[in-house]
Amino acid sequence: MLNQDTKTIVGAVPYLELNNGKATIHFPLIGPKHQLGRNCPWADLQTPEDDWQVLSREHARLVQMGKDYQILDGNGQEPSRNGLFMNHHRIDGSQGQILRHGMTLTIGQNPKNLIRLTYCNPSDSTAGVTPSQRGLSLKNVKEWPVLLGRSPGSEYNSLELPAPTVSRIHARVERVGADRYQIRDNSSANGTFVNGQPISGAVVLEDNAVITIGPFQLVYRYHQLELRDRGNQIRLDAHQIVREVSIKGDKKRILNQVSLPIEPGQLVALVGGSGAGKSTLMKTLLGIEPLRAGAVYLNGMDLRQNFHLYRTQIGYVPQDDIVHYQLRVDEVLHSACKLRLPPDTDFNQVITQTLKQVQLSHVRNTFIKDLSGGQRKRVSIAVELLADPKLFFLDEPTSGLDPGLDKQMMILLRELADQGRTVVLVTHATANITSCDRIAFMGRGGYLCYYGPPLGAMDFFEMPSNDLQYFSDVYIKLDQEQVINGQRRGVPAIVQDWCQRFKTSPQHRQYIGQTLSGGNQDPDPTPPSRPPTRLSPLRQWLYLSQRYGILVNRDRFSLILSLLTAPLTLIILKLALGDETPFKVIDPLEPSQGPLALRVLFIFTCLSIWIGLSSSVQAIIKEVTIYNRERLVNLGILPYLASKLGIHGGIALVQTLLITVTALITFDPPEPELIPWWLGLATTTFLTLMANISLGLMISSWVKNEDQGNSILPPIMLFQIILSGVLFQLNGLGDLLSFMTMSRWSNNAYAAIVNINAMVPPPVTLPDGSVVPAVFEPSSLYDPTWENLGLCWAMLGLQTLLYLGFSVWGLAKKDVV
Ligand SMILES: Nc1ncnc2c1ncn2[C@@H]1O[C@H](COP(=O)(O)OP(=O)(O)OP(=O)(O)O)[C@@H](O)[C@H]1O
Repeated sequence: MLNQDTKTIVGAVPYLELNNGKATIHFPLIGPKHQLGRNCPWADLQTPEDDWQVLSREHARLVQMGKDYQILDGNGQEPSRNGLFMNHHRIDGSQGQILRHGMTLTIGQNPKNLIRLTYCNPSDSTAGVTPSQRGLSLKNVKEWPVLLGRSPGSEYNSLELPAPTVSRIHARVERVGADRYQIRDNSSANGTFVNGQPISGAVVLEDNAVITIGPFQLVYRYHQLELRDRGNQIRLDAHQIVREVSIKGDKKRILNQVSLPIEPGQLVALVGGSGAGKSTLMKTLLGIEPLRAGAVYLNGMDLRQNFHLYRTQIGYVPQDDIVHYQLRVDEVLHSACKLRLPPDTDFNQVITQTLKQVQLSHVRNTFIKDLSGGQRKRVSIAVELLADPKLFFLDEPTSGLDPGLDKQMMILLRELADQGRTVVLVTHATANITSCDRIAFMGRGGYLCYYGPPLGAMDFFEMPSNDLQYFSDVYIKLDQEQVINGQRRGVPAIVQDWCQRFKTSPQHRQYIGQTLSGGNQDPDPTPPSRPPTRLSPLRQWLYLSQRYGILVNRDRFSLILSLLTAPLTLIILKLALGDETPFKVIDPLEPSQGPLALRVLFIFTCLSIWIGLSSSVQAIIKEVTIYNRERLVNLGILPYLASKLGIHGGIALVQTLLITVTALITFDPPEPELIPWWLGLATTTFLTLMANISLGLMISSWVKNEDQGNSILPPIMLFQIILSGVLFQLNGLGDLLSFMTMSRWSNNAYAAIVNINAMVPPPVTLPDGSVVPAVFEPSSLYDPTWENLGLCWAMLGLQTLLYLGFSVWGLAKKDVV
């Protein structure tokens, strides 16, 4: 082992500084070649065994290049176990990295357990990049608490963490006792995490605690807060991922042991025939599709166990647009800002900057419905860019675009990658595929048949030339049966052959074997974590209600129709009845009056049921793509549902008013003893409307598409009519089932208020002593008592709660993580 004395090194020869958080070792570089390793006789730059286990026995080679050195991972045959990283790029064993004065690499990726390797060349002290590692020595702080945030203000007791998802003052570090510190979240929008767990109160900092705030990672130890990761670079490593689905009880593999590394700043296209598994692969990489086996790591951390840490850093544009067509571009972005960014952000500035980035400044005030397909896609991209995600997934962003727009989209994605983002897209349009750094060619059955640079695929698949006009022939080659030596080879066999060939190819070794990096071997793994801290539910409800209010208001035709349906129906009913007065008790009593009044009240019931159901049944399902996307970010189910209920409840109030006023104008009012007619009518109507709105929301949260929602309305209406008890006397099971309808309770409430029983004349006895059968008999269901009316109203209220409960369940079932 060489001399590790710093004094003899500095000012003389280049040297490596290795720091494991506890100790620092210096290795002078004096020969043309060196081998770095742990406790290994072949390594001349040798660390001791204890505390340096992250380092492999033969971890890296150094080769002199002029006055500097090149560093190469592994021993020339095998890559090292924990790798060498520069900004999360893994340095491979063949090309390596030229070291310049001041460069810092990391050995391993686990913030708690990595080694920093810094190269210094005293003869070149002006050149190179000095790593801007920032930190804070808590021992030296004079003013408490220490503020951590996007713009914490003070210079002396703060640490600035500039990112859109970080609140202005995000967290505070407080001193407890002489040498102990605790951290407290400052009601931040996206939460503070300690060792992967969101914190609510104050948490005492133990040595090696990893604090995550937005994209930043800090490690606390020895009274220091050290900024370990600025989160501006994300690498992704997929290890042997397998996805299985159940089809009619049989398991089917739709992803087959796929491994691939995606480095920070790379633009990667997932290509292949229809049904090959591209979208499935993207969703597994993104963490929203379950895995049968394997793992996906982001910067070495298991994505599924730490999804909430990366939630705000992942952008995802699904195949369907994630924008409301009835909103203006500006409104879409404002509402996304409110839901995703801390409230103390200057939204206008962020929106202006983002629109410039996607070249849509000129359509800022245009309605989404008036944009072209390509512009709409770019608005979806802009929505995701607001939070400045470092990992960006796009599912077929160019589908349906003309070749010009396709090219523009690829240029935009290239720019996003060049700004340091890791961009992954699924695409069928391969004309501009050369913009990508890597393509993953998937074969039917979810097999990875090639991963590497786009042009390399032409070579690998033995195409006649590198001309990309032959690229589509690769699809044909992998998707057609062949006869080889007289034997027929089906597509699955052909795909598996190519997958196998790739696994043993030099391309696999270069683009996967040398670059793939493992997960963190955390000596103290934390258990899977709870959901993240969120924007306050009240604020979410407010923002969502504002947005939904605008949307409902913009759909003027439906709104007016829904408001006018009831008054118009009542007017038509009045015209149909002519001079008849269904609610006024006639003297002497007529046998037909009770049934007539009941039928008219039944129209009131049916009206409320229909209006309530039809206005709400599409409310959730028609924006389910947007809901799913926002839910992945931070949307709460209760604020979301409450915003729907609030707006529809408001409309129901207006409808109740219109129905009451129209009924009072068009029909002679009854004179009930229990409660004034207008009040009883309004209360029963409102409760019926709310119960049906809740039923509509429940349906909307469970159906798969809008058509299913519409198809379910007629049978529900029919059941309510049949089981209302108005058309038929209900017995046995029918009577029991009617307890679950709203028509029964609504109609009984109206009938009790009007006092239908009082409209039934006494039985007529004929001279021969026989009694004429009554057309209609008084019923205890219509008793004009508070007990009866209270029961009817309570049942309507109970059903409202029940359906809302089922709506919450339906929405929760949509959750993928
Ligand atoms: N949840 C699921 N249940 C059953 N089969 C599924 C499921 N998800 C995907 N599949 C099947 O897995 C295969 C791969 O689907 P995937 O959508 O990933 O393909 P793709 O390559 O993206 O196709 P396309 O280019 O047509 O969109 C298809 O055969 C699909 O039917």
